[in-house]
Amino acid sequence: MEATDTVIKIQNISKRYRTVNALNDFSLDIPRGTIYGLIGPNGAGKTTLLRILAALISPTTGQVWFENEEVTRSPSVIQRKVGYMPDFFGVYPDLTATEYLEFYAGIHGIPRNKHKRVISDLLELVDLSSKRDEMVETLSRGMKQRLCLARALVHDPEVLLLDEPASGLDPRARVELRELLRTLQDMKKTIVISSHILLEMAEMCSDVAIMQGGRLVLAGGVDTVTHRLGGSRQLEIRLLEQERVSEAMQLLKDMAEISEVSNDEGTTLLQAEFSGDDAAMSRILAELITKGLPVVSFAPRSSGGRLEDVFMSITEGSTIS
Ligand SMILES: Nc1ncnc2c1ncn2[C@@H]1O[C@H](COP(=O)(O)OP(=O)(O)OP(=O)(O)O)[C@@H](O)[C@H]1O
Repeated sequence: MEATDTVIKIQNISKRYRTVNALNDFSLDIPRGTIYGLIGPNGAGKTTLLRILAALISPTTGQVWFENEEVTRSPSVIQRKVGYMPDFFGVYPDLTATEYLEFYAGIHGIPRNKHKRVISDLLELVDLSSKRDEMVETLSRGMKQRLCLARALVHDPEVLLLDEPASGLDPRARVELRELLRTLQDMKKTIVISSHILLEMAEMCSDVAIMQGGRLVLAGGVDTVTHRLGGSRQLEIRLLEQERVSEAMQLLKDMAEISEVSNDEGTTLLQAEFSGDDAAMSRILAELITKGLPVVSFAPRSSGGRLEDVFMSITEGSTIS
């Protein structure tokens, strides 16, 4: 993926509702093929931004470019290119999952003779084929969420805009959502999702923008942003032989990006506090291998609590420049 291949360019937009400035001089480039997380506390302006990107409302000032189209000049063109999932479910008490998607296929002008195929493919994609004839109201929250996602995909948009898609989901449903987003990314979609939970986004996204009070605080790749926030991750390294554990511990302790190394007596598992980017991580692995240490596994784990604390403190007001 080209770093410069921007699909959405947001230029200095502000949005004022009567007395509230929901967005203030907000600029951001969204690269094609990313899963881009908009993170911020309630009222940060995430929904407002997504609705502007979906061409449902216009910014008070500033512009949004979708490839070569300016969103407010050609809203219907943009609406064909984006699929928007709001943060609430509509109420359709008397529709089955299939009927629900048929309704939206009709709205998007999908020819009738294609409905069956499109809907069956979508239900399969979101793993709801077995629920095709169930009433929407009887589905679980996670299933409703996936059905809404299928609805946002009905016209095969290039970009998906999902407002708080993980909210209220249990851990299993969140994992399923994450897998579904990865599948969509493999299908070359660009996905923008919002959340007020940083960790949820760090798991799901390739890039994140942190928002506060309608302004951009910090944006970039997940690793870069978490690094700049001062968050550390834990590296779990398993060796083949216990005899080499102390040698590996010493080597790790001497590395700039590692602050602490521990090992439970009698095991071959090392845990190291790591604050660096992916390039630093790959250098560490290379160093271990070069020294002939028998590495069986090498895995980063997000050490979430601390990261969330830093996020809470920065979204209380200040901007990182
Ligand atoms: N239609 C509206 N009329 C007036 N004020 C609004 C309107 N929509 C949003 N706001 C205000 O704009 C600000 C940003 O709201 P927005 O919904 O975009 O934030 P958010 O980050 O999505 O928050 P949440 O996570 O609570 O949905 C808030 O202060 C909100 O009260």
